[in-house]
Amino acid sequence: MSLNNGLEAANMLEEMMKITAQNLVKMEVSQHYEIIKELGKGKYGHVTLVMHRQRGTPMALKLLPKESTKQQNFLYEYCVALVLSGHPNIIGMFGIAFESEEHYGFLYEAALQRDLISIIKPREGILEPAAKLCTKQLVNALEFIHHKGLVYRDVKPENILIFGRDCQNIKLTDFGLTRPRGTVLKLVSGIIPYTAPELSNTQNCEGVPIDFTLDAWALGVLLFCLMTGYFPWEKTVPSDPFFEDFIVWQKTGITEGLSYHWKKLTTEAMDMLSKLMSLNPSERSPVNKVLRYLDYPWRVANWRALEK
Ligand SMILES: Nc1ncnc2c1ncn2[C@@H]1O[C@H](COP(=O)(O)OP(=O)(O)OP(=O)(O)O)[C@@H](O)[C@H]1O
Repeated sequence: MSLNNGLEAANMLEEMMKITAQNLVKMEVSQHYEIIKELGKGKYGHVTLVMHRQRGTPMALKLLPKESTKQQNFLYEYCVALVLSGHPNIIGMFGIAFESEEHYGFLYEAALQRDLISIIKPREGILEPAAKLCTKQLVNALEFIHHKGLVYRDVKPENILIFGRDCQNIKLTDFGLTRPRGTVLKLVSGIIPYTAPELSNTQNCEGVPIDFTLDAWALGVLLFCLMTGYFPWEKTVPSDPFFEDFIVWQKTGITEGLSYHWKKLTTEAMDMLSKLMSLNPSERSPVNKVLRYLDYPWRVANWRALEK
């Protein structure tokens, strides 16, 4: 995939944002929607279940306070979501963006069964068939995003919404961090377990042009969480002892230092994760390589006995 792809995506988004800004409707939520209940809250936004007063349609409403949100950032998130919607594993949009006195807002599909984080059992994760179903759909969504020349940059269970039973239909949401491939990132705010190591150390450098490999890394971390119920580390910096042990494994193949959670995984699952989370981004597997591992078991037979 060429960098031009990222450039095309950036140009198209810029045009969409200009047109959306010109057509941004002014309204107060209560005029057209009845508020039913809160669905979730993130760092930037507040998501509520609402019902269209005339038609009775249930919808999710994301509100971003004007006080802390630049109009450009709101338009960007809305337009990216609109470009990507329509894929079966990406949240559907209603095509309505507006501003009220205090907020910017848009309306999209509501997931009444919440997000993936709500079903991950601490110290256990989720059942293996459900984890594999999630993986397949997530890979579909990420490949679609990558084909559009975009890097998602926010793979985590809080952004994976559940429709249907046993993860039969999941959808990605929250495109606030999505950027065209090749965008140079100078500052990463807050290193979390999902942050690829090349981004954890950008303070003194010129910046890193982002690539699809960031999503491959985060997918690896997510799969570890789904299979064990633990994060593999807190931060992807060498001062984190769990990450340090992982570096040793990646560089030498020696597994002794790894925490016991890794022992719950089969050789095939370990191989899959080591390729998704190659320390060198240019050696990282693309996300679709994970599909090759779906027919192998991911957890060893006695994995529950390994939990102390
Ligand atoms: N369509 C939806 N249906 C049901 N719940 C939703 C929906 N959209 C979001 N949520 C819930 O609201 C939470 C916050 O939403 P979202 O991630 O969009 O906000 P944010 O402020 O951008 O989050 P972050 O802090 O990750 O940037 C999600 O983690 C999810 O639990």
